[in-house]
Amino acid sequence: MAAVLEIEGLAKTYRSRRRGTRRALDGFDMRVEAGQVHGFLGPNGSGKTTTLRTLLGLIRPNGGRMAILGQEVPAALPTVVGQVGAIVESPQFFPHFSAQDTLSLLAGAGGVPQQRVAEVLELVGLRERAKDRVKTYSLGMKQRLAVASALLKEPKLLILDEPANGLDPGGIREMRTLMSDLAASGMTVVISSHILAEVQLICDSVTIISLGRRVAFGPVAQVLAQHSGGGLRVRLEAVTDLPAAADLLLRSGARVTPQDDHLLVYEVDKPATVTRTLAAANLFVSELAPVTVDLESVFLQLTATAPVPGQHRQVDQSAVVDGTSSSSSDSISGGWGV
Ligand SMILES: Nc1ncnc2c1ncn2[C@@H]1O[C@H](COP(=O)(O)OP(=O)(O)OP(=O)(O)O)[C@@H](O)[C@H]1O
Repeated sequence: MAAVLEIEGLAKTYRSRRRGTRRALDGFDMRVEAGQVHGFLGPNGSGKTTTLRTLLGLIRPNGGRMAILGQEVPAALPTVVGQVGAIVESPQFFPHFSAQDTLSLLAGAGGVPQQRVAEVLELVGLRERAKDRVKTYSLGMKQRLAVASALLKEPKLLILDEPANGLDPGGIREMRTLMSDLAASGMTVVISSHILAEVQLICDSVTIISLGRRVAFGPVAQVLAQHSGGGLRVRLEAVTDLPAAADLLLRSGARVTPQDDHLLVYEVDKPATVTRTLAAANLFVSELAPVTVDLESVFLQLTATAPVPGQHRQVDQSAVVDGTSSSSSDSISGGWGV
């Protein structure tokens, strides 16, 4: 399949008098295929915004290459920019303008035909409120107006930094439906997000970034399968048989983690081996299922940002280049926040 977005070995080091020299991107790779909704995930300060801003020509990288729709950027940005819609920072709208006025103004400035305004209002579900002032809109409606502004040019690639940030569950659901509709219409959508359950629901594929490097990528199901450890959850007809079963499985070479009412069994060649081994000792299995993981646990595992009780997080994953300390190891010590 053709890649709509390709990044290889992207490097970016920021130099500032106050914070010194910090490496935000350290040979980062990313690939997004056409027609996908792609989740771009990483803890605070891991380099997501830097990546997206670099891609859009707003930041100059120190190394690596990038291509959008098969064209090398930033060199070809003037050619491809018309096919990319992006919201990388929360856009500010005039509160006294309506959505209709706002989009008309933007369409005029961008050389987009005015009839497109009605189309995008319909697409994002703002048609009925199009003539009301933006200041009367909910946060979700403002987000949808932002998406509408990015859709004016009929982009092939839509890049959204944290589109669901601050939305309530209803707003998140509306945004989810909108993303699926856009992908169904053939658009490729890249979403950076902290709402992992949401990403798991709407994204076809993901890239996880940590410390400025890619730590996982691929279809969501594949990333989950790769990190499930191939474990099996084993229940027996009689809970009292669990210790004997654990002992048998251990002796057959499996790794076993006993739980209250079941066993987690790893490193077995196939599930049938468990059933057979236990049945031979008159121990009968009532449930045998693969251990499933969710995107949140994979994320916490890969980015080492799981919460530590009693500690507040100050996560900033960029590494100090010339010093001996790294803010990542100093400060990754708590739950991930938005
Ligand atoms: N203009 C800048 N000057 C100096 N350092 C910067 C600048 N912009 C970003 N950084 C640093 O680069 C690192 C990566 O930041 P970036 O904003 O790309 O992360 P992020 O993954 O988008 O984080 P978040 O989820 O918190 O938005 C951070 O350490 C950040 O402080």
